[in-house]
Amino acid sequence: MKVTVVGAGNVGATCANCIAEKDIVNEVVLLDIKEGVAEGKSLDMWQTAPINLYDTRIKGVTNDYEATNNSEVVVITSGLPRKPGMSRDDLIATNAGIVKSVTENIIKHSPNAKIIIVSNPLDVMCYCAYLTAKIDSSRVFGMAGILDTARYRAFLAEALNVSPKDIQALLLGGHGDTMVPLPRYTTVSGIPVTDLIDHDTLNAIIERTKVGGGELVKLMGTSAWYAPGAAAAQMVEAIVCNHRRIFPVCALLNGEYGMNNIYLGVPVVLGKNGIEKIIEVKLDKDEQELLAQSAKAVRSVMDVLDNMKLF
Ligand SMILES: NC(=O)C1=CN([C@@H]2O[C@H](COP(=O)(O)OP(=O)(O)OC[C@H]3O[C@@H](n4cnc5c(N)ncnc54)[C@H](O)[C@@H]3O)[C@@H](O)[C@H]2O)C=CC1
Ligand SMILES: O=C([O-])CC(=O)C(=O)O
Repeated sequence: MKVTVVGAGNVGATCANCIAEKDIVNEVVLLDIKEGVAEGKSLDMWQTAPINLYDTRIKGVTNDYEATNNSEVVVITSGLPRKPGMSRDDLIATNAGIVKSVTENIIKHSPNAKIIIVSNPLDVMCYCAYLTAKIDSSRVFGMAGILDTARYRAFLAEALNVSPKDIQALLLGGHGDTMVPLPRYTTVSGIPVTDLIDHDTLNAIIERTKVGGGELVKLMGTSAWYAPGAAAAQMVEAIVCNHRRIFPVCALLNGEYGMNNIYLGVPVVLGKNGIEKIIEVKLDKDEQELLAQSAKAVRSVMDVLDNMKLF
């Protein structure tokens, strides 16, 4: 089984490395437009195989889509990351064209692939790939919720001084500062988090989570890659192993949560066919309002895509 990762930058290379280390597929193809970069990084990764003990072959290529033929899953990370002072939405002018052309090539060479988008602005880049690929939306979706909940869970683990493994959480909405963490659906080994932490501390963690990407951009001058790469690799694993894991994933809504024709983060069952099912959780009035605000923010970026007249 073959998986392709497009973009051999920070996120793409990390993702390819995480997939290889899981030892769940025969081959990972890493593709970039920069001559030699994917080849070099792949060779370096492959030389960790005798140390980290895996068999997955990693092949780096420069814009050679033949090498990606018949991939089961393709992760698209190509595109600019933001710099301090930018919002993710500022990336649309460059990244929409990149995501469109990459998706065209991918679908030509792997017509049955499941496509995971990582490039920002995430929700609208998913929509852009969906319009390009012209395949069922169960096969075009985006990575953000696993990352955003991982940040939330990591902050909670620190505050509670417990293992991050025991924190379960759910988050809805767009991958922007309007994302909607759901304390009502956050538990620590089954115990409601609200029983374990005071209101102000929990609120501060929620606010920090919402701008978690920006915190890292400020620190590093570019955006994060370890957790994003690991999160995308976890989605690949759920698909290729048909685990049917329930993850927050950026999915096309058609009626779910009362919304239509918009990509937003929602819990889904992820398995061999991609999105096997979208799960609708019950929301109270406040949560519904927050989700509506998040959708409004995503729609305004969809309007920008529309005005670019790429479709
Ligand atoms: N969804 C999420 O939660 C996250 C999304 N991101 C997004 O992921 C994207 C990648 O971030 P980084 O890896 O940090 O950036 P990076 O700059 O390190 O890597 C991007 C790579 O894409 C390549 N590329 C550009 N155009 C291409 C094309 N047409 N075909 C193939 N490769 C091409 C570049 O040569 C570069 O190597 C950004 O848009 C960033 O905002 C980053 C972190 C989390
Ligand atoms: O913040 C960014 O630009 C990259 C990203 O989406 C994240 O790390 O959440």
